[in-house]
Amino acid sequence: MIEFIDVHKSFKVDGRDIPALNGIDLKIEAGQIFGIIGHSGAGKSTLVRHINLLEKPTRGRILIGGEDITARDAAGLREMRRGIGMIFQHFNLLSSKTVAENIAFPLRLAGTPTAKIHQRVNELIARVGLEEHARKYPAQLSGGQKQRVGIARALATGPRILLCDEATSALDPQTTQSVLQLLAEINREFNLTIVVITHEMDVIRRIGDRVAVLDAGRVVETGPVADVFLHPQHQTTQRFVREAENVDEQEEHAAFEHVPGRIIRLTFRGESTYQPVLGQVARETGVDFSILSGRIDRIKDTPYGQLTLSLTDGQPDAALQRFAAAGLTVEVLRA
Ligand SMILES: Nc1ncnc2c1ncn2[C@@H]1O[C@H](COP(=O)(O)OP(=O)(O)OP(=O)(O)O)[C@@H](O)[C@H]1O
Repeated sequence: MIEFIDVHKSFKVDGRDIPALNGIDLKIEAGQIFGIIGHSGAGKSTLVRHINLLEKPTRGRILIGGEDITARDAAGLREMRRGIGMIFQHFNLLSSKTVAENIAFPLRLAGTPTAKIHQRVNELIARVGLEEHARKYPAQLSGGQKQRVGIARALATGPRILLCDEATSALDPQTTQSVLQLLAEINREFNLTIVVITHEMDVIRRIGDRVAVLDAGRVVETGPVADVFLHPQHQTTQRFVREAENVDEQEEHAAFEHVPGRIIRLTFRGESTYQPVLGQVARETGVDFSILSGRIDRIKDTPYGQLTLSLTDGQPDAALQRFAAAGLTVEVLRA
């Protein structure tokens, strides 16, 4: 659906070239929720603004549906942009227009007949759950309601792609959850391709299918969210995951110093999360274990668990083999 091929972008500031993207290769399949995560200044907004060509690459190609969009003329670009909706951190609603008028705005720009606009706006208002607020102005709405207006407006022209630039960063955790849920629903209902830009791994963990980690204008890691989240390879990714899990690794390791035995981390995924593996392996191999830390949660629809254990007595090598044979991922933190 969307493909970046060796995309470079630099901005000229006071006659000097400031690089923002340094050779981005990326493939986003149709119908996916694709997360792009990076720290401030990593190039996330610049990257997403290339998808609707609000920024033009200095070098490289951007394909949508196999077509190189950088070759389009102004009229071609306007037409293409109608197929791409966008929502923003600060909602960008027109403050002098009501909810219904904000949602109608892109349809009026597109020259849609008035009767059709009414019908479509009513459908969208119902879909995002704002029936009681249609005649209110943005200042009379909560942040979550404003973002629902933003989503309805972005969907008005029936786009195939929705770009979300830090769309939940200004919302509290509960409102974030309900907005993410709405995005996941419309992704499924309309087979909409959604690109989510964020600096929070938790947003991607909840709704993402694939993720790319951006660092200094480069993709440093990419893959299915579960793989990247549970086994982050790059330092930047590891930091994002630790932030999401609220783990201070140094503190954790200092606490382990006083614990005897081998220290391992087990990762359970999918159905194995609910199997009584620990008890079975302890009985079979005679090891004792104590749980040092752990969590059980979900990555989108997949349950997972991660436990840090110390193993003492019995046959620890056999225990590790049994864990692996049961489909768990075993990492030895201290041999
Ligand atoms: N219009 C511009 N003119 C000059 N430099 C720019 C422009 N837009 C972005 N940059 C620079 O490009 C780099 C990437 O910026 P970008 O806004 O894409 O990062 P980001 O990851 O979205 O950060 P944030 O999360 O803070 O928005 C930064 O060094 C930024 O200063």
